[in-house]
Amino acid sequence: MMQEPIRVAVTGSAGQIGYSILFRIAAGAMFGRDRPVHLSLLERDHPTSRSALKGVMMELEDCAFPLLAGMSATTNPKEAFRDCDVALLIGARPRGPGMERADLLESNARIFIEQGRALDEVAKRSVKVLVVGNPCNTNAWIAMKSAPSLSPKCFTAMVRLDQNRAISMLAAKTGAKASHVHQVAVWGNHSPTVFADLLHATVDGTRALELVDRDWYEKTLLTTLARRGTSIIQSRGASSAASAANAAIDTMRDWVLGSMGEWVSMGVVSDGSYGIPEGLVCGMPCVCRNGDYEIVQGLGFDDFAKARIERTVRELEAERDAIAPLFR
Ligand SMILES: NC(=O)c1ccc[n+]([C@@H]2O[C@H](COP(=O)([O-])OP(=O)(O)OC[C@H]3O[C@@H](n4cnc5c(N)ncnc54)[C@H](O)[C@@H]3O)[C@@H](O)[C@H]2O)c1
Ligand SMILES: O=C(O)C[C@H](O)C(=O)O
Repeated sequence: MMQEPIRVAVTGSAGQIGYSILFRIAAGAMFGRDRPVHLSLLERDHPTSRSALKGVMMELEDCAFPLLAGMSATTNPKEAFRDCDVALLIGARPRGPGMERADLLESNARIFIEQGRALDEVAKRSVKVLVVGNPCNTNAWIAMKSAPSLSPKCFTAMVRLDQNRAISMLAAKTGAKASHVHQVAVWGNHSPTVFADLLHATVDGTRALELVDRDWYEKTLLTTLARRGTSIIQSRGASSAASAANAAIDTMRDWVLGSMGEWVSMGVVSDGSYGIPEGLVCGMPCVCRNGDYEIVQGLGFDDFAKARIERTVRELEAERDAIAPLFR
């Protein structure tokens, strides 16, 4: 028997990431090829955005996707999020050349307060929210704080793009397939301080750090990762879109359908594990099953990893403190 459509709200749906993600969701890449979807599309109340979204919807129609049970468009967050099972909060101003993601903090905070409140009022109590719009960890924290009647576990931020980038670099360096790389853990903020932890990673069953030298890991992989978003902006003249959409699909698919024992990095609300202050939305390795995630426990670190985690956590605290006055 065909299942009920899953209601997916997507904000910023006429933007670059929106254009890369909607067609894949409608084709079954996020929830499986037997799960119909209803797309609830939110855009800015602006003639250009409304017109662009109209065009995207015409294209979605023209694909005749068998799984697309319906779609609706609105500029009102409460309409967009009503009874949604999943909310992909993508819509926000992206950074341009010369900006850091933290520069977007104030301009985007208002969006996530309004959307958090709307989710609080009208979304399903089991809603799974993935914040992609930058700075995504702190925006997820803002949305979570604005939605006190929802469980904090409903809110996550996207650090999976960093995990995918690190896996890809490690696979290329060792000549392995990306699918043979496991247990790469991404900690902290989706920012230049992000820390990809290879201490526990394996490649074809061998410890990654036995296959690559420490210098390459610390100087090349971590530096490239920290600058990857900037390098893409410099080359493309616009921020990453298809790879970001792909990482959002990976995150939500694993959260909903399970990660089959794989470690997946998610920006989740800290429960105090590893001394990370409770309540921060911090990248951590998780395992997903039964529609829920658990933080991987019991990992040990060397001094380098401890210092890198501490640094990115301090940055998250500083971002949170910068917007805390909005919540007093
Ligand atoms: N976390 C990550 O790994 C990651 C990766 C890539 C990009 N991003 C971020 O994702 C966000 C979107 O990137 P993009 O390239 O799609 O940008 P874009 O400018 O192409 O699209 C953003 C869209 O959001 C819409 N929008 C703006 N405010 C809105 C609001 N209040 N409600 C609904 N829609 C709204 C805009 O009209 C636009 O269509 C940016 O913040 C970018 O920095 C995050
Ligand atoms: O770097 C950006 O601003 C976009 C995105 O967060 C990325 O990492 O590619």
